[in-house]
Amino acid sequence: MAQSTVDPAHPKAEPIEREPAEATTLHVLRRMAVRFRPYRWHTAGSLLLILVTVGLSTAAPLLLQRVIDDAVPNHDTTLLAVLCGLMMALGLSASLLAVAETALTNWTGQRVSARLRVDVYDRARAQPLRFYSEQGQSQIQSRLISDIDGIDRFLTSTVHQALSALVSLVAAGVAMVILSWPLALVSMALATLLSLFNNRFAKRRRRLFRQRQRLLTTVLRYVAEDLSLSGVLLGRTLRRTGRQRDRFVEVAEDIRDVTFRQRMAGMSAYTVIGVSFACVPPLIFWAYGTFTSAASVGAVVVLVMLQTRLSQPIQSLLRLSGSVQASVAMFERVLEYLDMEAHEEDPAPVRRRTGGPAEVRLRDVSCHYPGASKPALAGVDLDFPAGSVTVITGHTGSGKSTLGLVLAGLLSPDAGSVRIDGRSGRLRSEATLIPQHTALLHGTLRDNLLFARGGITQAELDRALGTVQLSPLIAALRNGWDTSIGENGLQLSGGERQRLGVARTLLADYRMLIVDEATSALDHHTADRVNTALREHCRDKTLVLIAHRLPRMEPQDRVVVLDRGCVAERGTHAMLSVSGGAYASLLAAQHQIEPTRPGPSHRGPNHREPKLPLPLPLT
Ligand SMILES: Nc1ncnc2c1ncn2[C@@H]1O[C@H](COP(=O)(O)OP(=O)(O)OP(=O)(O)O)[C@@H](O)[C@H]1O
Repeated sequence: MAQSTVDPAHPKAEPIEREPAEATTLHVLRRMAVRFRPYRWHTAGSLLLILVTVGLSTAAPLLLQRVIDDAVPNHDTTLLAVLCGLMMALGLSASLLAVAETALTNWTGQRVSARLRVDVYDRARAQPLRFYSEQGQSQIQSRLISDIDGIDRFLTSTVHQALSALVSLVAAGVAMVILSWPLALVSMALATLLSLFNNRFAKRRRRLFRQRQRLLTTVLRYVAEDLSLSGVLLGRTLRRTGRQRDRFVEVAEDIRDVTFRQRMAGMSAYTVIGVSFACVPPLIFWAYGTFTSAASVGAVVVLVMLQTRLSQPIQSLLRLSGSVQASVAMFERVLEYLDMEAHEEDPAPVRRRTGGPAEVRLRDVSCHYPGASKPALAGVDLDFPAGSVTVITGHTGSGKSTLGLVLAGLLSPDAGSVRIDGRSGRLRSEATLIPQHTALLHGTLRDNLLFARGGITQAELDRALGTVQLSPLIAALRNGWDTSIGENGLQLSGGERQRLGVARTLLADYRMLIVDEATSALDHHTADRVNTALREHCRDKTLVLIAHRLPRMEPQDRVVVLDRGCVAERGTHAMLSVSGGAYASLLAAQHQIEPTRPGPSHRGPNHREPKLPLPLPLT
């Protein structure tokens, strides 16, 4: 395997995945068999068709024997015609039944694997947020795509081959026991010995297969990182495309080596098995020639033929055990996901909200990310009265986004209580969050906005886009609303992406809106206009603005300053801006960086600005 120095920026393949304790093959197969329970009659039908098809192909040589022994020597043309007709009918029936069996097996197998894919998707979707940051997309993708594809092949092809081989084995075994039980015994003993030997290699192949799947996951990760627009920019701007290529070559070589070892582990076993069975016919000739002077040539030929008929399914079963081990490795990876507890269930879809703004209370809330040395939030007590506007600010890493996630019901605190309208547990269906990084769908502008909820009208779309100042964009596009925006909106500017994300959330149903730095990519002027429109839009909602760069403030706006996960200051803007504390310092610092931004108040023509000793309009 290729050796390389470790680059901290590019750790070796998938360090996150732990090697799980290996379950027994039988246990894993039994768990997968349970998934066939709803299709037990279809599975029984497939089995029956296999039995009949194999039975028909076993009958063909018997007819041939009658042709050779009776019809041809006795010049019995009628018998010859009947036998040949029967042979053709058998061949035709066997082919038709094989088609029916393939259709039924695939019908069942596809349903089982589709259900499995959906179950894995659902289970992956129901995990707490840290699962996605720990696992990474490639881990999830490889399970949903390559592992389930492998399982699908197993269910539709390997199982079919194994069952056919098993039925042929039983048929040939019965015939051989009738004709020569000692030879049947010798063949079975040899098969048992070889399967024990094969088992040793099977375990090794399974381990190597798991290793290969992990490396393929790494390929997925590298492709996503290096061959995405951001990855290409990263490589080119830092002139590290060579390093990106090196690590890809490294993992490609690792896959080459592991695959080679996996295949050779199989080959060694197959060679021993093949040689062992090849030795049996000469041994039979030798034994009969040496010890049984009365043996006829015909008897020896029949026994050798039977032995071959018996050895073929045994060999294919032993060979198939390699595919079974690979499939078991994939089953195990999929079962790891299915065995995860479902933490997050989607709240029931809600109709348009009429409940008015939400009131939220946090008491002694603490959050500690796994592996972090300090809590992200520690003993936070906060009130968000119904209809209030609260700005959460603080230095970078002070816990603002974490608090936003808690308020949106996306992160469960380790301690403390979060209550909405005096009750707990309904935040996910009442509050919504516009996150720092907008996620957009690979579709059109319209697709992205319609995702917010069902039944959105064109007038609502126009209004939402107007609110975020994006109407001119639509007007300038040849395909207007039906313009494709590329993967994650990469055909839009950063500011356009953010505003599209905001517009989409505005179309959703909620009673509390948390906006986490959603205008950070906009120029001051546009950010002001979007923030003003946001406030206007949220008049009948509770609004929380998480902001590093403070937006235009109202005197009565509530302010929370976080510092290292704790509430350092709280109060109204009017109060804190003159108190000489942390908030006042933040204001002063921002004031130095940004010159005063004049602008109209969003409160409309009848609104009178209170006379306060404030640095208003605030920037
Ligand atoms: N998924 C995570 N796993 C571990 N630690 C995390 C995770 N997310 C955040 N943290 C840590 O928690 C602390 C608070 O992070 P948070 O993102 O809430 O801060 P923030 O105030 O929003 O920062 P910023 O202004 O830079 O966005 C930080 O020390 C951060 O490193």
